Amino acid sequence: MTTASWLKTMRNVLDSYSYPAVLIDVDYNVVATNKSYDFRFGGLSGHRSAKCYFLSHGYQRPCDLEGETCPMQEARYSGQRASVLHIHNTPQGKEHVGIDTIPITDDSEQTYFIEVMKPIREVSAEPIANKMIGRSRAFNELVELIQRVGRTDTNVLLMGASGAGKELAAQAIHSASSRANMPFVTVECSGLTDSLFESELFGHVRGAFTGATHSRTGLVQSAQGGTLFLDEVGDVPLHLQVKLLRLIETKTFRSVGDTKPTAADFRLVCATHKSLSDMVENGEFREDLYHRISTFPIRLPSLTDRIEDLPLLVESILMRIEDKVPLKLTEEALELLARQPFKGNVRELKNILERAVVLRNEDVIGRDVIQRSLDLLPVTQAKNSNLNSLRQLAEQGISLEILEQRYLKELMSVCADKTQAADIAGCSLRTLYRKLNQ
Ligand SMILES: Nc1ncnc2c1ncn2[C@@H]1O[C@H](COP(=O)(O)OP(=O)(O)OP(=O)(O)O)[C@@H](O)[C@H]1O
Repeated sequence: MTTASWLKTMRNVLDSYSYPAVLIDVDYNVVATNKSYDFRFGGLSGHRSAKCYFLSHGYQRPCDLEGETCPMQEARYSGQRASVLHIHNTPQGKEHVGIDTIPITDDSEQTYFIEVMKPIREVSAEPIANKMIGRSRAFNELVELIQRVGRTDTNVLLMGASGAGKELAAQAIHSASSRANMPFVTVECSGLTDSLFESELFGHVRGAFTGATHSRTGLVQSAQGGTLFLDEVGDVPLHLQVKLLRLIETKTFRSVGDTKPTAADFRLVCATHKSLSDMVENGEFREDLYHRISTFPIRLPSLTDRIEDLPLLVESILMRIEDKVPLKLTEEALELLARQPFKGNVRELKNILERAVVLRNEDVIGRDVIQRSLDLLPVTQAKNSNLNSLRQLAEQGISLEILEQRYLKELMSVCADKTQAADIAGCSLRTLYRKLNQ
């Protein structure tokens, strides 16, 4: 077969893909494109170079020299399909793309690569309101995991600090799954009391109890065919965890007052800001339930772990808050923001910006406005963070009594004179002896 006729055949192969697809040679040249690519990107004409790295990223040299994984090199050396996630330049701006690269050889044993580019719609690399936003490496790694696990029905456990985007990630997993057109149902586990647990989750039939004049559909039934998202699963009381385990293991449930079990069909995604493995060690979380729900654990990066995304997040949050006037932050304002510890992650960033929008006089928000917005917070924030550290001490079993014992132990190790020690501790010698005897 001549090269020309081989390329013609390859164009037909490329056209069988509904996503944009190209054929690349070992020197990174794009030698053929499919109809979908031409429609989206306007073909190859008009470009200074037909090198894949230039077309997709605007780079002057291959992706691996720019710190990214090159799927073509991976496929070349393994001789197998390589899948990576990249951010490509498109006519719509920067876009997350799942790339599949498949090596093939022609009659003369020359190797080429089919590269299929599947746009990832669940997230955005541009400032778009109501999307999961990011471009950083940590964010892209998260997106890749979401895409991979989204294609399966595996149970996912999302771990990460408050406000890091666990609920958004759960929604993205749902959207990337074959259940995307079915319901996504959130169960807030924090507030679930004994009496609420069964009726909220499993519903009840008419006449199940006094006042049950109508039957009520539970959240598990509402999620039928879709995704059940258990938010703050670590807050489910120990004695209720067995009911959750039964639901997950048997995939059946019984509405309150019903005699027959109902089959449940849902994909399970759980989220927690707590360390469930520590809770298992402390006997606060069932080990069997932990293993059931954590088949595929994903840790969400905190905002400080992906601080490169700050300008993009700021832009998209400002668009969300005020869509009529384009608002911007000065460089100094951004620098000030970038230095914040962001314990509350993206939610905290949203609050800071929301206050700044109220405080601003100009459409370009300066450092002083951001500083005022931050200054409005310290009292409550400090109180909360102190309260949280005290709660953590209590969770570790460190009580006032234990702290006092530690204090006295430390005091006695550095001061043998009891009168002087009582003076330092601010109590009488008698009280000191009494406490030491205790
Ligand atoms: N990557 C992101 N892009 C845009 N907005 C985000 C992103 N991550 C989080 N947010 C926003 O931050 C807020 C908190 O996100 P979300 O509720 O998903 O966090 P969470 O980890 O579930 O928090 P919590 O543990 O407190 O429930 C939401 O308003 C969400 O829209």
